[in-house]
Amino acid sequence: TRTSRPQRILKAVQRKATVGDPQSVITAIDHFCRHREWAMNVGDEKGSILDSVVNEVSPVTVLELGTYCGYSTVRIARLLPPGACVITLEFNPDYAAIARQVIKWSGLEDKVQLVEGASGDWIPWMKEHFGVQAFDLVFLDHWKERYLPDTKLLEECGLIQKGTVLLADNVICPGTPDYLEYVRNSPHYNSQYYRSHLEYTKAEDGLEKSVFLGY
Ligand SMILES: Cn1cnc(CNC(=O)c2cc(-c3ccc(F)cc3)cc(O)c2O)c1
Ligand SMILES: [Mg+2]
Repeated sequence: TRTSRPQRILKAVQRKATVGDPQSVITAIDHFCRHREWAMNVGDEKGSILDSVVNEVSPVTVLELGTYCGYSTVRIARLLPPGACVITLEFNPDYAAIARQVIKWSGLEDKVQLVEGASGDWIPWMKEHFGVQAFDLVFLDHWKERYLPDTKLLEECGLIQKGTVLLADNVICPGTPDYLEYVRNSPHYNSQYYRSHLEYTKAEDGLEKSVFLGY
């Protein structure tokens, strides 16, 4: 097919959503992915759980690992008060290009810093480059085998401090067994599983919320 799936998702947003209205962007993507083509957005069911965690944490600085088309970036940014922001890392330049346009359509570009590159390369530079002390919330939704190494890297870089909340997507499907084992067995995290379903399907999936307790 000539266009890519992310390009078709952007087209659905441009056709169905209202500029400056983040909820209409979310609704347009969910409708397209439920009725036209499945895509790996966190989706509406797990997205509601994400919303509740964002509202509970009321974060000032959020790190999102894995932007894809910007669906969860918009979900998070729409709930942030003035002065708060989400830094979102995306490795794939084609995804990043689409996400920028989706985020712009939602009118939330002032609350979002989209960074193109590998999480492992960028995390060590977060403090220096973005003036970040520590993250209040980290949403992990990138390559599943990077969840654990990047969590350890965030710890080593002092970007996770007492009270930081990690929220991980896909802990069942595709699954992140080594990450789950780590946060559930570590005395430094208080972990809980939010059972849900793989976006737009009946398959089981869920989010793992882990609060860092300090050293
Ligand atoms: C290529 N790539 C760039 N970023 C990523 C990171 N995301 C995922 O891999 C991802 C995958 C799935 C999924 C795929 C196939 C399937 F059968 C079931 C689930 C769902 C998600 O919510 C995800 O976040 C992958
Ligand atoms: Mg996911």
